[in-house]
Amino acid sequence: MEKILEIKDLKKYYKDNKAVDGLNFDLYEGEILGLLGPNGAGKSTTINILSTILKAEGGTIKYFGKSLDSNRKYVKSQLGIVPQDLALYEDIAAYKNVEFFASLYGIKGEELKCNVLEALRFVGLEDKKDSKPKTFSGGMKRRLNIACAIAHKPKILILDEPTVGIDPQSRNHILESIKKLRKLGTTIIYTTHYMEEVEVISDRIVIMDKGRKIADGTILELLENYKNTRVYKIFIDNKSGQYNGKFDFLFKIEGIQKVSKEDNALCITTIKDIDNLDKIILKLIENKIKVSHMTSEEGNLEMVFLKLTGRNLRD
Ligand SMILES: Nc1ncnc2c1ncn2[C@@H]1O[C@H](COP(=O)(O)OP(=O)(O)OP(=O)(O)O)[C@@H](O)[C@H]1O
Repeated sequence: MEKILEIKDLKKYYKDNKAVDGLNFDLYEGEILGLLGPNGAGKSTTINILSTILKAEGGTIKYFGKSLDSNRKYVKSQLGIVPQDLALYEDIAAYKNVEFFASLYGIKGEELKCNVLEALRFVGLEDKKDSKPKTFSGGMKRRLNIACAIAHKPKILILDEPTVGIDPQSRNHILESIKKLRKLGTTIIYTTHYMEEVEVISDRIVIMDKGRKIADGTILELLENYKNTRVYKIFIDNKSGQYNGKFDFLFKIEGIQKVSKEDNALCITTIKDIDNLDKIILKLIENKIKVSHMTSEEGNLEMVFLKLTGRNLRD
């Protein structure tokens, strides 16, 4: 696959706040790259620099092998941007909104009409083309925002948290549309802080934290060290029995690799294929620890993030 975007040592500081701090990653033609990171990781700042809205303080960005700075106009024409904050005219019809954004790229006449209708159809809003966004639900507005970004048929589409605060149906619609766009040849950068979303749609994932890349790979690559892992989160009643905060007795059970305490829960990391839950529960009961409920998770990106940063993705 051809590299169509190369980011090296990108920096953007707001006084002492290193919003983007030496970021490196590449984008390959035809892929969906999930850019995952907690709130404040620097995702939007990165996206705003990539979409030429913000200027970086350091580093290089190359689109299609050429520096962004010397090819701004061409690059802009090849980009579709779905910003985090909705950019719509609430009082003009959906059709007119899309037409306005597409016309900024110099598209006219019959081509403009076809592209606008195609974009509206794509996001499932063709029958709402004459309605004003002010009458739309949050999810419909997000979908219209996407139509505005794709009507000029960009090579690269960059979406900044497009599913925040919307209903599950619109969320699924958006995720499905993105997969369809990729099939049609668009390369996509999708930023989110929802682990489940990147797991569902990304070919490759870059995880960011504190302005830097902390992991990069396919899901299988990122989960390589966790594929045999299961984590039981067992919620306990702190007041129960002779509980003294020590769990050494659990390590006598086959398969257990790690035990840590999180508020009122025990996080027990164990080898997935070893059936030891009954023994764990029995040992807890023997030690007079009262279990209220539990969850069980197989290796996931949350664990990768926790391992790399020492905290949860959504703290
Ligand atoms: N215009 C600004 N002025 C000052 N600080 C800013 C500005 N924009 C962003 N920041 C700070 O830069 C850091 C990165 O913010 P950014 O919005 O890029 O993160 P993010 O990963 O997109 O988070 P979110 O998911 O909350 O949007 C944060 O600490 C944020 O407060």
